[in-house]
Amino acid sequence: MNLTFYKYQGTGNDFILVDNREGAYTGLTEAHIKNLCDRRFGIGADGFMLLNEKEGYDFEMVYYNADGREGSMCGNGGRCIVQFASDRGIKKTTYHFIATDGPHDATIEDGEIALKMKDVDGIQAHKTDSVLNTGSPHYVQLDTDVMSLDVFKEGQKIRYSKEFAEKGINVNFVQVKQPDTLIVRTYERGVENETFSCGTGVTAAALVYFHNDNGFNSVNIETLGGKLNVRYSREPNGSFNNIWLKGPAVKVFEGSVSLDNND
Ligand SMILES: N[C@@H](CCC[C@H](N)C(=O)O)C(=O)O
Repeated sequence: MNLTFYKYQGTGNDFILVDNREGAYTGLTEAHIKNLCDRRFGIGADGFMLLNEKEGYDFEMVYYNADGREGSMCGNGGRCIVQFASDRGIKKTTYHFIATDGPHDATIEDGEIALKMKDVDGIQAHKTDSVLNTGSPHYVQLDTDVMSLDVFKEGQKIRYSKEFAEKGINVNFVQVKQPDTLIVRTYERGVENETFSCGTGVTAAALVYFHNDNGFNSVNIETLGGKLNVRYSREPNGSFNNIWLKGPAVKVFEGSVSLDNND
């Protein structure tokens, strides 16, 4: 059997996308997806997504990490699948789709994708660091010079620490570059390595490290793969809503691959 795929990237976080509206690829296994994401033996990607038909929504996003297992929400993946939906002929002013963490809205503005993230109840303190869920679980640590950090080594230490080893966590290292600009590097669970960018991770970093007390916030984020913006409102009770992640989502190439040697 052949799989028709489309490769996209959002600030260097790269994904294999498949149009599964007719259900042809519903039977893919964990081994198939892991092999397709392998950078030496497959197409190569940080994650894999199915675009499914779903009643009441423009589509359903099903996200898998590069290890072949179904993941939690992926912010850059969400932005890429909206661009993919548009490229596949699903044209909307506002997209309304369902993902593992619930419904999302998205718009295409000035060639970039703005994706509404789920509301966040609050931030838990963890020693001097922070833990929160922006659709995926994130650990956020402040550093003075993130570019000189060994993100693989330091991220892995936290991700496999006693407290987080079982369920896993994504680990973000954050530097405040300017009052409204952060630099973020992320070790991703399920990829088990640093990725060039993580959408739910930069969202977590923005909520933790930038608060404008007039309620509305807009934070610029620099990642290894490019620039993102996060805007949101913070409520007096410490919760966050109206969270929007915005940035580029670009098609890289498309192709067809045999699954016969891949299971
Ligand atoms: N790259 C993602 C995060 C993907 C989810 C994650 N690795 C997990 O399942 O924990 C993003 O852009 O948010």
